[in-house]
Amino acid sequence: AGSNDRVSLGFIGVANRGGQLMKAFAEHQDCSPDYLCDVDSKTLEKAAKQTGGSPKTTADYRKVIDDDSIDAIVIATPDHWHAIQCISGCAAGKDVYVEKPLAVTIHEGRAMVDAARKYDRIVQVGTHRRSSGLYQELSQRIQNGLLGKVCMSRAFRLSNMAPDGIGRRPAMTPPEHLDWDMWLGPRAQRPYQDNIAPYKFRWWQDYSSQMGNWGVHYLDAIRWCIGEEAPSSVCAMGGQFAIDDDRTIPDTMEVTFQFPSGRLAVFGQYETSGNPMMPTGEIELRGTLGTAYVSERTYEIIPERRGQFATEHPMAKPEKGTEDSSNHHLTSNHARNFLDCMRSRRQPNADVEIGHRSTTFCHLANISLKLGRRLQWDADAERFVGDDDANAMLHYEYRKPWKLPV
Ligand SMILES: NC(=O)C1=CN([C@@H]2O[C@H](COP(=O)(O)OP(=O)(O)OC[C@H]3O[C@@H](n4cnc5c(N)ncnc54)[C@H](OP(=O)(O)O)[C@@H]3O)[C@@H](O)[C@H]2O)C=CC1
Ligand SMILES: O=C1CO[C@H](CO)[C@@H](O)[C@@H]1O
Repeated sequence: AGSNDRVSLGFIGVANRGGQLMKAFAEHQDCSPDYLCDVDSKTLEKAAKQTGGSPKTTADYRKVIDDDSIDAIVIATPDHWHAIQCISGCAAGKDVYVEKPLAVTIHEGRAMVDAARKYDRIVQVGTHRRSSGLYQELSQRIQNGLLGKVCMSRAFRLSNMAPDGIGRRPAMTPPEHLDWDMWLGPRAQRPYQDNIAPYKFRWWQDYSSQMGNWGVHYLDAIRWCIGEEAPSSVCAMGGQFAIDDDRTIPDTMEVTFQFPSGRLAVFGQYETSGNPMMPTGEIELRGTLGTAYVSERTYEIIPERRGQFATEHPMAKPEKGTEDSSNHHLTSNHARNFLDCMRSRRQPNADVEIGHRSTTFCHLANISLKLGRRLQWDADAERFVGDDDANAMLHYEYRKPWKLPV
């Protein structure tokens, strides 16, 4: 640990989310941002100023990993970097806070879980709702039967990006302050475009997807509330129907997951229309006794109505609740939980296995969409049942010399 028993942190990727994480960790006195890394030197300079101190800086994350004075790393790079950086950190004896979605393939996610266990490391994934008191209580109550059997859950990413979305841009010379080759890392060499980085990698399948980016927040919350680890089948539909841009993901997509216990969950990514899908909240959980609408800060329970031939029996009671929990507040709680677990060596609220299982939903959806068919999933073996094409998509070949550390 650093001086005065403070946890010495290395931040890797310090732009949008990395900056937010630096603020969240800065609220806790028992840690300090001692090393910052970003492939963009302007971003790095700005982040170093944000600390008000004089942290070490580098464009090469391996320097942070090799620095013995750093206790833990906080990863907020684009998704295709998470696995290599997280596993290298674990192998070097560092604890890791890694942003969601955990990885870009199911194989990477499992390798991250294995590394955390092999090297006995704390790995917290950035699904910050896991550190919300409101969600913790509600998920418990729903699992205990508050809503009856929840057979249907839904959540949506809604944003009308018509007509131009992220635009169409030509191949460009990367800005001087950016190391583009290091940005691409394990992904294929390709020309830079300013609608890929910064931030817009979300609309490119190679680096992320909106299914991964937003889907993981909501599917994690849904599966937590209904007490499910994995679906047994998945079917996605969608395409680029209205937005004329360079994206390699759909602008309209809907996926249905079926669970072995007899339930469905739906996630919709509608980037061609933004009107709300629900009276309130971000996720809807529809049970036989009541429906819950839940967001980061609120929940509302609406009692069920008696349908055809139903006997008279007590329904859930109407209820509303709020918690002062913005993204920033929950992220600060999540950082606190990580720091506490570093000391206690207990599993954090969003342990890497939880993050891996939740991220898997997103990969299953993307693979089903790509193949254009419903797929059966064996969650124990982490393989598709009887589908070689789908199993071939559990990972991809890294660009040399990058490989997953062991
Ligand atoms: N939990 C949450 O609520 C949120 C989570 N996120 C997650 O955080 C991650 C980052 O997203 P976001 O901050 O929005 O994206 P940004 O593009 O704003 O930031 C990513 C930064 O990482 C840099 N970078 C890329 N490759 C490397 C590398 N190999 N080593 C060091 N730095 C690198 C990028 O450089 P350059 O500037 O050149 O692109 C950029 O500065 C994503 O996984 C995203 O899903 C994001 C927002 C909120
Ligand atoms: O793009 C994004 C918008 O905000 C979300 C969180 O609130 C992020 O997770 C996501 O990366």
